[in-house]
Amino acid sequence: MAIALHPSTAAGRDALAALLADPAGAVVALDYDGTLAPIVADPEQAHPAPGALAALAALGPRGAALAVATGWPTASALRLGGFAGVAGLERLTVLGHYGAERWDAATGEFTAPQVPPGVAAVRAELPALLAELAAPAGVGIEDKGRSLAVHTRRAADPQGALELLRGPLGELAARHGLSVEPGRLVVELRPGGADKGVALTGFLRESGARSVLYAGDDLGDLAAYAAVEELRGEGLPNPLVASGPVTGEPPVREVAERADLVVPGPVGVVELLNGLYGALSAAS
Ligand SMILES: O=P(O)(O)OC[C@H]1O[C@H](O[C@H]2O[C@H](CO)[C@@H](O)[C@H](O)[C@H]2O)[C@H](O)[C@@H](O)[C@@H]1O
Repeated sequence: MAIALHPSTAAGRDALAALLADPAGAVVALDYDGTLAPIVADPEQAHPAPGALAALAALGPRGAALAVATGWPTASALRLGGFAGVAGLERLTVLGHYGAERWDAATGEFTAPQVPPGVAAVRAELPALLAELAAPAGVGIEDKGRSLAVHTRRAADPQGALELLRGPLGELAARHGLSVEPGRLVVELRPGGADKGVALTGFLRESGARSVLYAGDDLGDLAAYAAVEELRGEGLPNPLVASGPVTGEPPVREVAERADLVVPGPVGVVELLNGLYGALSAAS
C-alpha cells in the first residue's frame, strides 16, 4: 500500500479499510483549489495538478461515485477542471458555489437558485469601498456571478491587505444580507444558506453512500468535515484528508487538526487517489 494510504488515526484507518472493502458504496469527494489544483496567484490559472484528472477518472470504474465540492461557480470549475466528457468521470457531481449549484455528469443537469439582490448591490458598491480604503495594488475583485470575492494574494503584503479589508467587507456584506466566506488570502461576500456540508450530506444520502473520503484544505471545507463527522456518528465510515499547503503559507490549523491524514498538497492528493486505485484494483 502506498505511503499516502496510511491515516494517522485509528478511526481513519478503520474508515479507509471499510471504504476499500466496499468500493461500490464509496464516495470520493474533493475540494478543488489547494486540493485537486495547486494554489496559484491567478485564479484563472487554477488547473488540476498533473495526473489529478487521470487519477480521479481511474477511480470511477472501480465503483466509487465522485464529487467535487468547491467555492467556484460550477461553470468555472468545469472549465478550469476539464471534468466534462472525461471517460471515468460519468458519475461525477460538481457541487459548485459552496453547494448552492450542482451539475451531474451522468445527466448533464445543472441546477442553481436565483441570485439574491444583495449580490448586485455589493457588486455596485465594492469598487468604491476598495478605493476609499486605499486597498493596496494587487488587490483584485473576482466577480463570481452569485458572489464577489476580494483576493489579496497578489498584494505586496497579502496578509496585511486582508486584515485591512476584512472588517469593512464584513460590514458591506451584512448591509446587503450576504455572508462572509473567509479563505486563503480571499474574502468572499456571498449569499448564505448553502455550504459544502449541507450539499455533501444531501449528495451522500441520495447516492446511498456507505462510506466517503473527503479531502479539503481551507476554512470552506470545515462544513464538509463537520457533516461527514456527524455521519460517522451515524455509522458511515469516512476518512478525512487534509491537503497541506505547499505555498509557504501556514496550514489551515482547524483542517489539519481534524484530518485523519495530512498529505502534501495536490501532489499528495494525486498520490492518495492513485493509492486508492491501486488498493481497489488489488482487492478485485
Ligand atoms: O472551495 P475551493 O475549490 O477551494 O475554492 C475556493 C476559492 O478558491 C479560489 O481562490 C483560491 O485559489 C486561487 C487559485 O489558486 C488563489 O489565487 C486564491 O488565493 C485562493 O483563495 C477562487 O478564486 C475562489 O473563487 C474560490 O471560491
